[in-house]
Amino acid sequence: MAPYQNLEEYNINVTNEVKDRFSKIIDEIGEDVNREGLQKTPERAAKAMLFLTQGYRQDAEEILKSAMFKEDYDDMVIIKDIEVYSLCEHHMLPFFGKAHIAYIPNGHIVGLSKIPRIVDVFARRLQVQERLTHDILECINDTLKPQGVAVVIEASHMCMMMRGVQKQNSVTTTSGFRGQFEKIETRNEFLKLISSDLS
Ligand SMILES: Nc1nc2c(ncn2[C@@H]2O[C@H](COP(=O)(O)OP(=O)(O)OP(=O)(O)O)[C@@H](O)[C@H]2O)c(=O)[nH]1
Ligand SMILES: [Zn+2]
Repeated sequence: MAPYQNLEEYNINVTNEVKDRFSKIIDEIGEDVNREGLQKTPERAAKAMLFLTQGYRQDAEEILKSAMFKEDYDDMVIIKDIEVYSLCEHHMLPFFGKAHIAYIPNGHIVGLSKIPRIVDVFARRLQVQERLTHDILECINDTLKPQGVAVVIEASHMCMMMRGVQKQNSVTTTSGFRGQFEKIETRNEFLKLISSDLS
């Protein structure tokens, strides 16, 4: 990729390059890129693709560090049902679902919104669900250095629904556990809490 002076220049140049390639794809699949409905499509698709992959240009560690607060609370903190939208790296089709994340503080808590924010940073890249799960897990573990961290993701993959094996109802679950969550009782408490509906 060419070196750019600043983010604005980068965005304009990359959007134009991706736009030209989408234009070529539309032409290659036998469509008329000049017909009214498609005229602005390459640009729209380029902007959408850059949005969906903006995680490459974001720093998850910085996001967590920007809101870490000293606090003695040392019980489990769970943020569940975080919407996840990502692109599978094999077909560049969406996979989507929910993430459930917990940590046990070790002197510091983190601003709650920062957890879904880092989920988005890693999800907005070309991913496999397993790596997405571990990226989130390791980032929280290395940055917050909690007593333990747990990540569970449940997702449906469009590449298995719209094409390929064409299974509409299968859900893939991935999980990762570090520190205290490697102990079966702590892990079970977390799994019980994310499957309960307290409302
Ligand atoms: N482990 C894992 N596999 C994934 C994920 N997303 C998509 N895949 C799989 O990646 C595999 C790619 O397999 P290939 O045989 O190279 O591709 P393909 O011919 O398009 O495979 P089919 O989808 O079976 O038609 C498929 O089995 C997909 O279901 C993911 O997040 N994790
Ligand atoms: Zn896929």
